[in-house]
Amino acid sequence: MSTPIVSLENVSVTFGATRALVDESLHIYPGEIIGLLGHNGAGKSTLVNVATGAVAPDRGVMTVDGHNMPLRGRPKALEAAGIKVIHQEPSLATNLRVGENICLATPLERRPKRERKRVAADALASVGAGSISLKAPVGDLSFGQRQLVDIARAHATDLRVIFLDEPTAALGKKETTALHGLLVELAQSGKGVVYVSHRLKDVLELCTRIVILREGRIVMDQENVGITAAALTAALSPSSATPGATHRAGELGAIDDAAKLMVNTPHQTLGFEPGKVTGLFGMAGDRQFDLLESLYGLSRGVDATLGDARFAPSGPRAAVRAGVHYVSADRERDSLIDGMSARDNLLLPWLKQFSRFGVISNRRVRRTYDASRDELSIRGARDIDNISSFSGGNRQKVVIARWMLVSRPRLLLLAQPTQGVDVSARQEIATAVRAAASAGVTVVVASAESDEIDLLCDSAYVCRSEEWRPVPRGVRDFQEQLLAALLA
Ligand SMILES: Nc1ncnc2c1ncn2[C@@H]1O[C@H](COP(=O)(O)OP(=O)(O)OP(=O)(O)O)[C@@H](O)[C@H]1O
Repeated sequence: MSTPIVSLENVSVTFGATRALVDESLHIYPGEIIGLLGHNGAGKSTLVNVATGAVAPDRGVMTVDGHNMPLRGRPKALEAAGIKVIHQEPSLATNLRVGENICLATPLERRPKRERKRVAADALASVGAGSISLKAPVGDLSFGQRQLVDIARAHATDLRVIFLDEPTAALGKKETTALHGLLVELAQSGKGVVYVSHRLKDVLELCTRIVILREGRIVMDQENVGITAAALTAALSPSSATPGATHRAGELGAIDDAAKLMVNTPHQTLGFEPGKVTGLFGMAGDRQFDLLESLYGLSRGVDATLGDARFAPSGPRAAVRAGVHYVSADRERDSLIDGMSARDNLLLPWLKQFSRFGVISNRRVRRTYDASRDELSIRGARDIDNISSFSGGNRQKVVIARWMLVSRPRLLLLAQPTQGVDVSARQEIATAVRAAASAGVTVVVASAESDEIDLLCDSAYVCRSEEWRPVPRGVRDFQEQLLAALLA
């Protein structure tokens, strides 16, 4: 066998009392696409962070092309050696343009302008994002587009091994397929690829080797030959829930029409019933996400009624006052405050309700946090620890719990609520969504993923150019019907 490009040997990382990695080793060979799997908090990001220099391990050895790398202060040296990482949240300067971002802090910065432009345009085209303008301010791009720019940035300069931490969480089917094609090309040209994902089907289709972490330990490391989804599920956690458990119709409690939502679009009126979960399905970048934003007052011009009254919130504060809660697709950017505890992040909009005469009731706060933690299985550090010490999936659960569990809304707007969370967390979120609907909440889920709409929704509107096509959950396979309506 050839020499590994990167070797990590006997690596251990602890954070306080948490053993995030326990004496583990991983060798990455040219031409491999390694699927790195594990439940939220299993240690995947920690392993990626050690390999890319963001976390210094307590113990262990790392070599690149057989040469020892120091364990501390290495991110620049590793990037120069072609070891790149694409995080769940794109690491781009939102105030700069696309072209500037691709060249930022790379050797390209020292090249003539014309060459920078050419390399940046080629890099965008190579990740299937040639339609994004080099001049576009990154802050104006959608989450999925920013992620593609980030990948283009890694691709623009010398690349040996690329780590991708949940790269497709916010991408639609078309972009995901294009990205997978690109990763196969990279591997065929001798690069190493490490692909962190919760999507077992993607990993089985794409990866050449599968590595599973559980509680900081590698519990499976196998070539991807003859492995089934069932075997992966069992290896992930012997007690885990079955993925993609079937949809359950709601058992309705007392339903009240005050939560009924009607939205007038130029061509039709869309109706959203209390007690039901209705999907808005389309490609990434389609209008399903814009519609949610306008219902939350983030953009003007929605023509809607909620209950009996006209509904046109002037901003998020007015929307929340009207009982409208929103979980955005980019939860890290829009919702979490780094430096604050998980508990304060959970309760942020509701803190007033927990105080009497200006004094916060710690007992009630703790009880509320504990209830949310148990309902969505938020795992990791303590409630009083900084939100940044929680894993990505657990941070997402904190945002979802904030808007779904702490205070019950009238209208609940969810943008890709199960993206980036593991198989059992998907089920927990699905159960919580169903419970909200059963209590009479109107729930609207926007997604570019047909399996997410299938998991959560009773019916859906499918976005097709200017029109929305209603797709009821019928006798035929729901996902097939959604895709047929999208492509018809
Ligand atoms: N900076 C930190 N401080 C304290 N604990 C941390 C820190 N970073 C990670 N941890 C803990 O280490 C463990 C592993 O976290 P890690 O982020 O590697 O998990 P993960 O497998 O990537 O999870 P996810 O799928 O949710 O992103 C978790 O228990 C997490 O709470």
